[in-house]
Amino acid sequence: MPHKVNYEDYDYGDYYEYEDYDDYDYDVEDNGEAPTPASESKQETSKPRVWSCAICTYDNEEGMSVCDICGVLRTPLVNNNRKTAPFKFDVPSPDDLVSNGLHSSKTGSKGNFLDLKSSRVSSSVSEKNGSVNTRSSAKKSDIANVLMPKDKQDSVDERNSLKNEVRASSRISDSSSVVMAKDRLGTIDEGNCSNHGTVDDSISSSVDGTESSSHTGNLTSNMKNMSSTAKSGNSTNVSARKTNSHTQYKPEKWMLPDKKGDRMTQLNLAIVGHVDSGKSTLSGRLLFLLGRITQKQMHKYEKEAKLQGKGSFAYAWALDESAEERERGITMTVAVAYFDSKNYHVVVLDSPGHKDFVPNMISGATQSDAAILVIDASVGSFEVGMNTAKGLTREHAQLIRSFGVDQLIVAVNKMDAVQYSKDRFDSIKVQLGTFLRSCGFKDASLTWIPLSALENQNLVTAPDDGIRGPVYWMQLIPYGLLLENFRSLYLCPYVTFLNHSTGRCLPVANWRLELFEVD
Ligand SMILES: Nc1nc2c(ncn2[C@@H]2O[C@H](COP(=O)(O)OP(=O)(O)OP(=O)(O)O)[C@@H](O)[C@H]2O)c(=O)[nH]1
Repeated sequence: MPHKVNYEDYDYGDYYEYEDYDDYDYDVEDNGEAPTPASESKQETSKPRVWSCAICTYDNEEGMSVCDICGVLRTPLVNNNRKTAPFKFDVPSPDDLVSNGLHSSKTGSKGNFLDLKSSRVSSSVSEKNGSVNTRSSAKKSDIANVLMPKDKQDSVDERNSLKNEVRASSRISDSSSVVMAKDRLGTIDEGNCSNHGTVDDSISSSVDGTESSSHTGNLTSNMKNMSSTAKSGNSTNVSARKTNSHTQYKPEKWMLPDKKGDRMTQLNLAIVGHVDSGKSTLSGRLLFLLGRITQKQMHKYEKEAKLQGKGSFAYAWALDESAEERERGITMTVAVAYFDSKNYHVVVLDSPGHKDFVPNMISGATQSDAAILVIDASVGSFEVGMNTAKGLTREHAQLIRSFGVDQLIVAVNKMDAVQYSKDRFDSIKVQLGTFLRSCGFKDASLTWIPLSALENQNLVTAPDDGIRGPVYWMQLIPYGLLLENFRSLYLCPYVTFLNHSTGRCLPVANWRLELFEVD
C-alpha cells in the first residue's frame, strides 16, 4: 500500500529547530578560509563524474554523449554565436503590451526567471543546503492561491517564479525523479497509483510533500516522492527494472534530435487535456506529418494496433510505448518526442490525461514553455472533461497556468465526431474560454484551433474537404492551422503566440519561432 501522509499531523517542530547549526560537522581548515562540511567535501571527491540531462535530469556517465534515458544530446543545441539580442528585463513583453498598452510594469518576475535560469546550479546547491525551506513553504501557499480564482492577477508573477524555481531545482534531481522520461520497460502498478485520485489531492500532496521530505524544500523531490509512492509496494522490483531499463533502453532514431547543426534553442511544449481527448494521437500524427516517424514505422504501429483490436490507436502508439499503456489505451508517463524547426528544437511532452497519473502530468507541466490543451469535441465528452468531478480539462488548465505557462493553443479535437459543426466549436469556445479567463489566461494568448487528429484535418495543412464541404468554415479561421500557430510561438520567459489576425502583439524578430516554412 502506498504511504499516505497525513499532513495535518505533521510536526513542524523540527522544521523550525533546524536553525541550530552548532552540531553541524565542519572541518577546521588551516588556511583560515571558510570551512566546508566534511561530508560535503568527501562526497565531492568520491562522486563519479556525471552530467545531468537537461530534459529528464538523469545523471548520465561522463562518456555518454546523449542521455541514456530520453536521448537528448548532452551538448546544448544552443548556438552561442546566434545573433539573437539578449533578453532585456526592462523591456515589456508582447503580452504586457497587449494588456497594458505600452506601460507595462510586469518586469520583476521575468527578471527573476532568467536570474534563476542562469544560476541554476548555484540555486540548486543552496536548495540542497536547505536554505529555501521558507521560500518553498511560502510557495506552497502560492500554489493554493493559484488554484483559487481570487487574486489571480497578483499571483501570476509568483506562479512564474514558482515554475522557475521548480525548473531550476528539477535539473538537479536524481534519476528516480525522472517521471517525464518514459521508463519504457517498466510499468506502473495501477492500484498503487490510484491514491492520486484527484488533482486536488495531487496538488496538496505535491505541496505538503515538499515540507515532509527531509526539509529539502524542493517541489521536484516532492514529485519524486509522489512518483515513487505511486510505485511503492514493489519498490525493489521497480528499481531493479528501472536499472535494467536504463541500461537496455535505446531511443529510436526518430526520437533523437536531428544533428543538423548547433543553432537550436530548446522549447518544451506540453500536450495536456482530459483522458482520451486525443493527445497522443495528435502528437503521433504531428510527428508523422513532420517526418519524425517514418512511413515504415507508422505501418508497423498500424499493424500492431490492428492485431490487438485497437486500430484507432495507431498514432498514439508512437508515444504510448509500454505494453501496459497500449493494453489499457492510456498514457501513463510523460512521453518525450522531438521535432526541429529552423531555429528551435521542440520537445513534445505528451502528458497522461488519466486522473491517476496527474502527478506525472505535473512533472511535464513544470518543464514546459507552452502548452497545447487538447479538447474532445464529441458530444458528452467535452462536458465530462469540463463539468464533472472526474473531468480533467479544468484541472489541467489550472495546473499548467499555475506553473507559469500563459500561452496556450486550445486544440478542439475530434471535430469529425461532430460533423465539423461550427456551432459546436463556438459553444466549446464560449464555455471553456470563460473558464480559461478565470484561470488567468488572457484572450490574446489563447489560440483556438478546430481539428481532427484522426482524419488529419487542420494540423499541418488546411482542411482538405471541398471548398463548400463541412470543414469550409475551418479554412476561414485565420491561422487556424496548428502548424501556423507554432510559427508564432515564443520561447520562455515570454511564451507568446502572436495574434496575427488582430496584430495586437508586437513582433520581435529575434524571439520568433519559425518552425515551419509555410508557402
Ligand atoms: N473520432 C476521433 N477520434 C479520435 C481523434 N483523435 C483521437 N481519437 C481517438 O480517441 C481515442 C484516445 O486517443 P488517445 O490519443 O490515446 O487519447 P489521449 O488523450 O492521449 O489519452 P490519454 O493519454 O490516456 O489521456 C483513440 O481511440 C483515438 O483513436 C479524432 O480526431 N477523432
